[in-house]
Amino acid sequence: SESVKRDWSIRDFEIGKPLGKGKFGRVYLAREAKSKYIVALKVIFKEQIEKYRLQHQLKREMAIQTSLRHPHVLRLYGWFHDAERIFLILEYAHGGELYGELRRSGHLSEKQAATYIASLTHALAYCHEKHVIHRDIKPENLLLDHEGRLKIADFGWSVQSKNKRHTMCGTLDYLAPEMVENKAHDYAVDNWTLGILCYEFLYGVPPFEADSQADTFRRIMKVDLTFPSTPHVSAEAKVLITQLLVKDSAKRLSLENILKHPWIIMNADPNGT
Ligand SMILES: Clc1cnc2c(Nc3ccc(N4CCOCC4)cc3)nc(-c3cccnc3)cn12
Repeated sequence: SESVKRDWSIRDFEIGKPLGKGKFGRVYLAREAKSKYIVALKVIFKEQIEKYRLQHQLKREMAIQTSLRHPHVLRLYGWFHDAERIFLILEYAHGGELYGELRRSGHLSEKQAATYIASLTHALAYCHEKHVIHRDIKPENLLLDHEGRLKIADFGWSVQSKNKRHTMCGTLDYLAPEMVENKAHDYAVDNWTLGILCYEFLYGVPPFEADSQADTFRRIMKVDLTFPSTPHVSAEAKVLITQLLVKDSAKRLSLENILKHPWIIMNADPNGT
């Protein structure tokens, strides 16, 4: 069938509206001309990739995302290139960016937040068993499908982790202490980030936000975690966040135990919507 076709080209697609722009190019709504199948086409400029010497990282992102098959991981169907651009043929997420929903509503309900955290945990458990650490889970990289189910996108910073990693990446807010200290790190960085996201879903801002990167850095290293009195958040949610935002990566709650946590059991919608 078409979907296993190898040699795609721009002529196979009708390009629609721009959906947004990333660091190295734009994402467009597009339709495969013959099947009328709707996709998102991510256009990346080769000169940008060469300028920042990210060829190997892009190849790694593409190899990783092509190999992953999970309901909460955005599919990369294939790719092609021309003289100056690389095109990624991606699953279209009809609901757009989760970030948009978070900004519109200010903060999410405990049920919605727990449902997204459970979906993310399932997706990360799948990635970790495939030896993939995402390392850059943040609201901008989270999309929603037509049923409001979460999809992790943008594996730009993920790595096939055979051993510990040392490379810096991402904005500070979501980085675990061992990453901001540029120390060796492993899978548990994604567990830390789940704690950051759970806090941000419930309060509307990340826990260590500060006016300067230096202050954010200090707050992360101190694990300077405080819970505002509004909006009201249940004690169970605070317990889960506190069990994830632990400086010693070996002491963070495991993905398996997140899914068994009382707050998740009580609040997450089993079919992820
Ligand atoms: Cl990859 C990928 C797959 N699908 C998407 C997507 N989908 C999408 C759907 C719907 C709406 N709208 C729904 C009605 O209200 C207005 C927005 C936006 C994006 N957006 C982005 C994106 C969005 C913003 C910035 N950088 C990328 C990337 N995507």
